[in-house]
Amino acid sequence: MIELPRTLAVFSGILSIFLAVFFHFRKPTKSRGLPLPPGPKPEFIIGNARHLPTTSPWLQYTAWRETYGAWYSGDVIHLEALGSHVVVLNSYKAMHELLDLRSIYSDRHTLEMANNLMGWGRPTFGHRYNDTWRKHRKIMRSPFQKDKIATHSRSFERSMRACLLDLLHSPEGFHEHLRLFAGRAIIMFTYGLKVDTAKDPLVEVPERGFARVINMALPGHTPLVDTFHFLKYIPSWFPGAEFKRNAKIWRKELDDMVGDPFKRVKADIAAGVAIPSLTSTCLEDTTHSEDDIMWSAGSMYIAGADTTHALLSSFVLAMATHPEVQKRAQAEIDGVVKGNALPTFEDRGNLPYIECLLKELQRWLPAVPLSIHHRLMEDDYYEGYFLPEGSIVFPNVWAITQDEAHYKDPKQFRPERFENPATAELDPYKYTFGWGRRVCAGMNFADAALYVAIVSVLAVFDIGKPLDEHGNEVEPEVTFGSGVVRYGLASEDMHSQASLGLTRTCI
Ligand code: HEM
Repeated sequence: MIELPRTLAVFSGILSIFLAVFFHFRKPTKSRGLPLPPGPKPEFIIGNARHLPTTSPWLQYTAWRETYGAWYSGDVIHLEALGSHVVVLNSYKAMHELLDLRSIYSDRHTLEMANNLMGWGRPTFGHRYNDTWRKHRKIMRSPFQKDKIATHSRSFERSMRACLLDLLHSPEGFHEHLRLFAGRAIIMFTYGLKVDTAKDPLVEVPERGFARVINMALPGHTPLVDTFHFLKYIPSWFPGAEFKRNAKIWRKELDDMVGDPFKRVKADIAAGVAIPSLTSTCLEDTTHSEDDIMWSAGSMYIAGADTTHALLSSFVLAMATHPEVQKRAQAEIDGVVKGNALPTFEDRGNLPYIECLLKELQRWLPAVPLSIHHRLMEDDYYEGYFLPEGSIVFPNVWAITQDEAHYKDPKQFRPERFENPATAELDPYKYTFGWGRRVCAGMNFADAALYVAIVSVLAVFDIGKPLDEHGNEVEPEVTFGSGVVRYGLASEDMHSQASLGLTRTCI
């Protein structure tokens, strides 16, 4: 009997040598004589395959900015592995000039396993730049406008009140409570469905599915079929083709995850009990197809829950380690609500320091430090370099946050850097939510939810450092995970031990 894994390995090895030699000797044809941007020297046959960082890649890419910046501009870096060009953008200028101003950067790269076999090319964020994607963005345009989000503010406040009670009853579980707040707010907005616990399938299923797929997008983590596309033609029953059998199961899981809440909204509409939501409103508007509504809605939780939660966890860390910032923010809130009630959405205009705090949270530990890749649709030329069509372009947001040309003492958490309009440093809202036509659809939603969460928690709790077994404060450790979304609160100890002391009783 044929031992497929072994046969595959041999065949793949031969093919990779062939491909590598081909790409090694192939000269870019439309380069206009311009070189590719600088980067680590490719190795014979394998190119830069061994250079692609697999853990916290944004840190290595930022370091390369300095390495190559000594001779060239380190703003744009190039790597090549088995025929894929990877371009890393390392400055605000390069990201703005290419991704905001040139529409040819609006596509997404297709991953064979995740996008095609598992079906993750159908939610908006994984979609190619085509008519279906345009329809998705049209569906999202009106509900996510700032004024529409404002009309939803009472729902955020209700979700937050439930979260405050959870925090009061079990402060040691604050990580999960804040995550549930983000999920609950998104599900109510998208489907008008209520979620009571983190065990609700509306929360649990997408988290499981997303966790599985997310790391496949990172350099160095891609499955074999993404290098050797012909493997997708191997029948599922074939020995060794386990990836195809798994892909089928995971595809069904995604179909259910997106389809089930959609069906529930339709049933609620039919029964006359639907709570108005993005889905119910779009279903009433007959210009959209059901499939487009379903996949647009199905993108929200996946795109918004982890990211919003990541920022909330950074908030807890920032407050625990910067008591002076916490006190100033609380004093501002006290001055507005006079200790009688929770701050509301309408109070925001009177809380300028909170506004700076929100910006500094986005900058200090951005939720997506290596932003979602864009795919270059045509050959391009920038600052004397050739950028080939098909390049996978990574905006390295971390490099901007650490750029001393934009931020004085970038490692410091200092909301004051945004305080004076005349001297304010670069606004992180210009880059942490992405770029150009692919800019985050839920930016206004996330901003509003974060505002409500932060002012409510500050109005009710003091956040302190974790305590050891003797009750002494422990300095929390900030470490980075390797996923796409990064949590500022990476230390497990911090999760269980952070001390949240109740200071006011106005819930
Ligand atoms: C702090 C919270 C958030 C951050 C930092 C964030 C950041 C991002 C980033 C960096 C992208 C990729 C943009 C690009 O490709 O240039 C993105 C895309 C997206 N985000 Fe967010 N996001 C957040 C919250 C949300 C929320 C709450 C929602 C919805 C409720 C949402 C919906 C989306 C969607 C649908 C896309 C795909 C856009 C497309 O590909 O056309 N996001 N987000």
